[in-house]
Amino acid sequence: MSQKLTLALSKGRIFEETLPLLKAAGIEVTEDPETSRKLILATNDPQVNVIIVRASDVPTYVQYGAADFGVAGKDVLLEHGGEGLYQPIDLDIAKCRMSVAVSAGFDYASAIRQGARLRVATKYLLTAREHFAAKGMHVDLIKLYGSMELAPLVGLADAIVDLVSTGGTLRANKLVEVEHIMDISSRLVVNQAALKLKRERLQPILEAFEKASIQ
Ligand SMILES: Nc1ncnc2c1ncn2[C@@H]1O[C@H](COP(=O)(O)OP(=O)(O)OP(=O)(O)O)[C@@H](O)[C@H]1O
Ligand SMILES: O=P(O)(O)OC[C@H]1O[C@H](OP(=O)(O)OP(=O)(O)O)[C@H](O)[C@@H]1O
Repeated sequence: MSQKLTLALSKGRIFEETLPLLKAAGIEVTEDPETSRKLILATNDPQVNVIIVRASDVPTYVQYGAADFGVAGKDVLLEHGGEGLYQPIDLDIAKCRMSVAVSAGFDYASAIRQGARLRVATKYLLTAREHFAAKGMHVDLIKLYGSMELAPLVGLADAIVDLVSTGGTLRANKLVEVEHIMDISSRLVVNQAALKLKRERLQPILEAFEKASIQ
């Protein structure tokens, strides 16, 4: 197997927050995905390329070996299932939490007490299903791909399961957080075959990432 390495990243916060880790490993991306339409970006190391994919597609590219390694949020990895992926390092970047939120006027506690069957909109079906099942709550899940905060405002759902960081998006839409499901950060994921066959190239990068992420 060639010792060329492909790293899968998503545009935006994951790309931005991975740059310092790459720098610690001596790798600098020479093109900016915000201004370039290119999806394969070169680095200062001719043996290392970065591919730009949707955040939720990172595990798929790595699972199938189209990328040797990538960076993905715990939210995304839980939905994907982690098949074919080695997850050696929590990079402690893109930190937020997954929460349940409702409209400010909605009495979530009493709806639960009365055993109401709630409609919950989310992009995170598996995690949400597990959360409510563990609480013994019966919910109808509605799959959305974004703008979850809108759902309670227009009567699509009673509650949402979504990511919260500053709380600004909830506040702007008059929603309140009623349950904290879990803390979220991004992890390095590595293709299992690449880990064995390209260990010599990957190992120093993994070590540099690990060292930089705990600082
Ligand atoms: N507000 C936030 N603050 C910090 N981290 C966040 C925040 N929102 C999401 N994240 C984390 O960053 C990751 C990437 O988020 P990003 O917004 O770039 O992609 P996305 O829009 O959720 O995904 P997709 O493009 O696949 O729909 C998420 O999977 C999550 O782990
Ligand atoms: O608590 P806050 O700091 O307001 O962050 C929370 C928002 O961040 C994420 O959206 P993002 O900004 O990634 O937008 P997108 O999902 O449309 O990409 C998430 O889906 C929330 O809407």
